Parts: sequence; C-alpha cells; structure tokens
Amino acid sequence: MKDELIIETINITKNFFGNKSSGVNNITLFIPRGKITGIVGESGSGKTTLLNLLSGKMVPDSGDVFFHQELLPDRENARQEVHRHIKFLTQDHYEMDLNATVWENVKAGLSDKDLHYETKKVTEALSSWSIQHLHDQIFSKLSGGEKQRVTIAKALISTPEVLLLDEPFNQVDARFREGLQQDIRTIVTKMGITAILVSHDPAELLSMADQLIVIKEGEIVESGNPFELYEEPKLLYTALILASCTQLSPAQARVCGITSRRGSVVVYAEDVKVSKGIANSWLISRIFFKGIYEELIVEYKQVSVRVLNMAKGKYKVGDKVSISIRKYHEFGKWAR
Ligand SMILES: Nc1ncnc2c1ncn2[C@@H]1O[C@H](COP(=O)(O)OP(=O)(O)OP(=O)(O)O)[C@@H](O)[C@H]1O
Repeated sequence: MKDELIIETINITKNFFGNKSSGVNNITLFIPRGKITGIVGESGSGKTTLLNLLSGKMVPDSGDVFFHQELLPDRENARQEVHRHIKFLTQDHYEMDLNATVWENVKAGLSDKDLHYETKKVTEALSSWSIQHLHDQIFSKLSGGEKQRVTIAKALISTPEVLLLDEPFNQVDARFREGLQQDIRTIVTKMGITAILVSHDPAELLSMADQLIVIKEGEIVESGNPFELYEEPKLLYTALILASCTQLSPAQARVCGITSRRGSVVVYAEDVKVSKGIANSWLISRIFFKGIYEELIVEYKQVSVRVLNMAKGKYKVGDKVSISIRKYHEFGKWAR
C-alpha cells in the first residue's frame, strides 16, 4: 500500500537577502504520515530553513507547503487551528516557561483544561518520559537532557500530528542520548505521529529515520531508506556525510590495490581489515580510541586510510600491517 502523505511541498524557495546560495531552492518533498523522516546535510545546507518552512514559521518566497492537501498558513497567525497539530522543537526551549515547574510546563501543552483529565494526562506524560521525579523542579534549573525530555513531553501531551525536531539531542550527553532517541522512536511510532528530524549525527539519523533526505546547497540531492543510502549512495556527498570513510583519487586507490577510472573511490572504515600479513607495508600512524572500538589511520606511499578496528589494543602506533578492502564505492567526476 502507498504511504499516505501528510506534508507536501511544491517547488519551495526561500532565499535570504536575495542571495541564491542561502536558504533552500526549489524543493519538492513528500512526507509520509506516521513515519520518521531525517534531514541530513553539511552545515549551512538549508536544513533548519526547510524545517522552518515545513512548520509555517517561515513563508516561502515562492512555491507552496501543503498540510493534509491544504495550504499551510503562516505560523505568525497563532490562532490558526492547524498549528496545534504541528509542534516544532528547537534547542532554545523558547516555548517553555523557564520559571515554572516541570508539571506546570507539561500541563501548559494540554489543550483540554478539564482538571481530572489534566492530572491524569500530565502524570502519564511525566511517566512516559521518565521525569516524574522532577515534577516540582523549576525548568531553568534542569540539566540539558532533562529540559529536553520535559520539552518533548509538553509537545506530545496533546498528540500533535507532526513533530519537527531540530538537533534535539545536542545538549544530551552520550549516556542518555541513545535512550532518548529510542524513546522518541517508540512513542512517536506508538502514537502514529509523523516526525521530521534534523541532526548532524549520521548514526542518530540512520538509527531513527524511516526515510532520509540529503540536502546540499539548499537542494535535495538524494533520498531513500537509510540502509540503502548508506550501503549504496549515489553521490559522493552522501557517502562522505553518512560514513566514517576515506576518499581516494584513482591514483591513491591503486596504492590500495583498487583499479578505478572514475573520479573518486570511497572506502568505509568498516570495510578495511588490518592484519599481520606477509608484506606488512602499511604503517599505523594514529589510533583514535572510540570506546567500544578504535579507528586506526594506516599509511603507505603518502596514502592514508581509515580503518575500524574492533580488536582494541591489538595494535600500536608504529606497527607495520597489511590491509585488505572488502568493498568500496566509486563515484564519477561529476557526481557532486
Ligand atoms: N535568518 C537568516 N538570515 C540570513 N541568512 C540565513 C538565515 N537563516 C539561514 N540563513 C542562511 O541560509 C543558509 C542555510 O542555513 P540553515 O540554518 O538552514 O542551514 P543548516 O543546514 O541548518 O545549517 P547548520 O547545520 O549549520 O545548522 C546559510 O547560508 C545561512 O547563513
């Protein structure tokens, strides 16, 4: 069955100060209902601008945004009913009352003010987001991660149809980030909410999103399911954004035993294996400890290759090794 669409944009453009290289250009986009869409792209590529346009916070210079096949009105007009169904979470918590308690903040997200219903709903929301113990704490005194949970609880308490998230986990430390990501995924899926997520962290997008949109210089350059985009990117840009990898020219690729006539070869770190072989011509020049794994930089004839190594501690800087490459990606000269 075809996915039902909830948001559609037709050729939307938003440039700042008439500068065509800023904002977004001519984007046509379909957002399926009940799915998580991730937006990825280098810094300044237009991700936040796109989110602002999808929320109605910004109005396109040209083109249209449709919500349920009707033109999305400007968010400036706060009385527009439609905006109750689209919640936008940013890191600045502008929608929160900094001096109010967690309970009061979450309660303010309710549209129905019936007292019995209110207590029940707020209690449930605090429990869903594991913040019941913070109920009488003042919002401004919370940690970054706690603030984020409270903000999400408030946004979701009235079950919006769409949740837009701009870098929602930036202030959350690594220990809690994965839990929060998975909680959002579980709750959003359970409630049938459509989520659109902008993040700089490819691992976050790959694990959370059902579909990914790759944006460059204000344009969508590639889109698809995260697994396929990662495994078989059509563009060099996508590979470099999503993977920890090495980009090689055809001449450098030859040093690695790869024959390619195309513009660039990209080798993902997990596709390179190091071992003590016969030739051992590669030198381990750096080791980055990453916790559960290491990344090694190996060098030979002025070519450096990044390697993911699960066997932590097995090698040290200065060791000579052999490498074998299981898989690589080739991109034409013009595959931007
Ligand atoms: N309000 C604004 N006024 C002027 N230029 C803007 C404004 N908002 C965005 N831009 C410009 O538009 C381009 C895209 O910005 P945007 O914030 O959408 O990118 P981004 O992909 O979200 O970047 P980042 O990942 O760094 O947050 C940038 O060149 C930025 O300088």
